Amino acid sequence: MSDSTEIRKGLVGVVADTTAVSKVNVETNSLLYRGYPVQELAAMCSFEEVVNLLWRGDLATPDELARSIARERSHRELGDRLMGVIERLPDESHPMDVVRTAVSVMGGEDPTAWSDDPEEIRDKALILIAKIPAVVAYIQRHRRGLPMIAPRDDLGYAANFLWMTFGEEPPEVVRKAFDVSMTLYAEHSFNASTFTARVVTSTLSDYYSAIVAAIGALKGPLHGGANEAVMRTFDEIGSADNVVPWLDDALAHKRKIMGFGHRVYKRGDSRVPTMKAALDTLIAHYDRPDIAALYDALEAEFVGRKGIYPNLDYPSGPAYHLMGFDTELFTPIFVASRIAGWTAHIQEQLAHNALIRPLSLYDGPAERHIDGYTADAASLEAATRQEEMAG
Ligand SMILES: CC(=O)SCCNC(=O)CCNC(=O)[C@H](O)C(C)(C)COP(=O)(O)OP(=O)(O)OC[C@H]1O[C@@H](n2cnc3c(N)ncnc32)[C@H](O)[C@@H]1OP(=O)(O)O
Ligand SMILES: O=C([O-])CC(=O)C(=O)O
Repeated sequence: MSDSTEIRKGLVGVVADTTAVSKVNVETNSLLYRGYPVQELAAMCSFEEVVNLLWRGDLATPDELARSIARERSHRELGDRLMGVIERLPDESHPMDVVRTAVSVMGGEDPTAWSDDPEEIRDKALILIAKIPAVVAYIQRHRRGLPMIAPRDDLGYAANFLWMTFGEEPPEVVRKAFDVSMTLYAEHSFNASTFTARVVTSTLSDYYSAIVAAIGALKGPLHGGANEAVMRTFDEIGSADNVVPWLDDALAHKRKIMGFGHRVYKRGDSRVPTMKAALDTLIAHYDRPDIAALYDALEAEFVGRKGIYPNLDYPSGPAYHLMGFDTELFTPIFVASRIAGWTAHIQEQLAHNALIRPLSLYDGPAERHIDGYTADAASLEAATRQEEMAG
């Protein structure tokens, strides 16, 4: 490798492998899960159906779907040990740390954590999908001094998630908006957290280790953590009439405007129109034109100045806020959904595995030596002989 070797910092533009899970097409600004446009899936399918599609490669038959739904519903309770560990974490722990720890505990409890059998991996994943809503709901209720609510196996995934968090059956408009967000967040090719899961899997480590690592990658504000950061930005700005002075100051201080920009999409994120439509239904339901005004004003001003467009985190942040989730819960909700995509990629990585290990070009100090050290041939020989005798 010479000094002229091309380095793609951040792996920008590098095609690392093939995938049959999803296709992000920037030319047509579209996203396909296993060939189906994500907008179509959001309109026509539940999150449970999308999970099965991502994992199996095709839409599940009614029998397959019914079995998967029944199994998910039967695993929604958190066991005593898991609850005990979560309860012992400090109250100030970030909810992402709690979720990451919860998955780690589930891995420790699973005697067959390692498996390369797709059926077994899907089963482990389904149990995670079933339990993460209880973890998220527990965190939010604990923060508010409220007791945990038992899951309801007569409710679908989205309705039960909201039931356990808020103790009320959600109005259909809220349930649908939440379900749509889960579908939109479920999968996005080789994003940083999915690639992390694939790197861990490529060493033949176990399923839970890959998910724990992926959660760590998702937490960062340049990735999944941006949905929380969007809401903090909204809180900071306060109202639409403060957008211009706020943005003047933020840009003068070279701040990143969270919820805008994307590594792959440069002319807008394929998922934003669908999530914005869901947000609009929530704004109408909760009668919050102030949020719509702030959203539109920041988008118009920032896009106008920089030509950088909103990503999915921009509409989903205020949507989760309107539903009543604490801001710190937004990225854990993203986890609950993205487990679907991570799992599909873990299966795919195992099916065609090659250890992921790129090269680097060294640019540290030239070779140098510690003062007083003389590496003459005789002393090296003596050291080698001593080692041989000891060994
Ligand atoms: C679900 C998801 O994970 S979507 C991503 C969520 N993340 C965010 O919303 C965080 C805010 N956005 C960003 O930080 C970036 O747009 C990223 C990390 C998402 C993509 O970054 P990259 O592909 O590396 O683009 P990059 O950072 O090189 O951007 C190019 C230029 O646009 C600027 N830029 C990009 N996004 C933003 C932004 N949100 N605010 C201000 N400037 C931005 C960069 O500073 C850079 O400017 P420069 O050329 O003067 O240095
Ligand atoms: O693809 C990316 O880099 C980030 C993203 O939008 C996602 O993971 O949903």
